[in-house]
Amino acid sequence: MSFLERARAERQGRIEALEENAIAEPEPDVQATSAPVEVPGIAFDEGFIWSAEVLAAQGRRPEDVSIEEITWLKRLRQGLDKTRRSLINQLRSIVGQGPLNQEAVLEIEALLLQADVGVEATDEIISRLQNKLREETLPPDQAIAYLKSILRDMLDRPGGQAYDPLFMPEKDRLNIWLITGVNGAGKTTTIGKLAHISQKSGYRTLIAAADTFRAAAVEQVKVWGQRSGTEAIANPGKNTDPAAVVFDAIAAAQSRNTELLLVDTAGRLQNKKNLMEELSKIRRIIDKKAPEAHVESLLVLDATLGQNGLRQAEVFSQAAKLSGVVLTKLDGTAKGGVALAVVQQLGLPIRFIGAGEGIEDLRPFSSYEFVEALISG
Ligand SMILES: Nc1nc2c(ncn2[C@@H]2O[C@H](COP(=O)(O)OP(=O)(O)OP(=O)(O)O)[C@@H](O)[C@H]2O)c(=O)[nH]1
Repeated sequence: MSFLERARAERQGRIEALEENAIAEPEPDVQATSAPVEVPGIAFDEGFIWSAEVLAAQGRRPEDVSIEEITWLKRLRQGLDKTRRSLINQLRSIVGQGPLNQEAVLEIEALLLQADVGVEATDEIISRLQNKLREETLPPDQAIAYLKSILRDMLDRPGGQAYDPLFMPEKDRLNIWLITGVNGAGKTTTIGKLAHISQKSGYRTLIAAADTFRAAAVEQVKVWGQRSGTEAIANPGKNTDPAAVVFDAIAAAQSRNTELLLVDTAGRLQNKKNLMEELSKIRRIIDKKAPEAHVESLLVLDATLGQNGLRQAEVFSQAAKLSGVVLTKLDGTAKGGVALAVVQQLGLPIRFIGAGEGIEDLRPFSSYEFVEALISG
């Protein structure tokens, strides 16, 4: 019985086979009952089934799917619960009524704006929907499916350009990921989670603790590094120049054949000018000291801030030559639609999303999974 079939069987209270390596065979009398089977650590609930279906729809083979992935998708779906609940039912009733009239357009517009999709992205969604519904009348399910395809397309083409959705460090080469964002956005946590993913994936990993502005930041990133056995290079002196820390960390990375160097940076300086100067300097050091490296500059954005977070992005965009975004705190916000605004307004791909404070709560971004979590009823 396949993974997906098992999940479906559970829906009817009949698990006939259980997950290899995590689960023992159930007792015969348990199989005979219609009560849900309890498996330590795994809840075969509605979220589980949904997650299994989403993975299967992407062509994932059941034997290659891990429990971590299922758990993550459940968490993502739960996280987007608030956004989804306010969107889905109302969207269904509006979109299912055939060619959109002006009144319906205004209603959809309001819903999308409420989910922090942003004006520009909302305009685009509405006009694409209108064009389609002008040509043909779609039943609600097809209209929702079409809406999903619009959202996926927008997320997959930041600034109207297709990009490579696979995002990982190149093997046997130094990759430097500069992590920027305002304080509290989740930079340190994200670095800890990225170090964990990187180590698990077999990359030699190092952290540069270059947020020297805030006293506790260096200690904090070191502690996160320890959780995955990743060393953090820091300068012991007070009031250290962060560019000097980056310089030392690059030297260490080069001598150790490090494959991924994660650079933590300060998010708040006395003023915007200082922040920009510091980030520009760090960026210059990286480009000069490690011309052989593959550099990515990722902005960490707190999804709970919605549109306000985007305004902050402009500062970082100029100074750090941003190439992508990590969207954090998607658990428990009603502003999950901000992902579309990020891609549309900043023209940057979302590379990772965070939905929790634990070390496993960060995953590479998948537009398919995100849209399903956002809009599936
Ligand atoms: N719920 C939730 N909380 C998160 C997530 N990511 C980070 N946080 C929390 O957000 C808070 C700030 O995270 P940090 O990683 O310290 O943020 P920072 O940007 O490094 O900020 P500073 O440490 O002040 O420089 C912490 O309490 C984290 O646990 C997430 O995806 N979900």
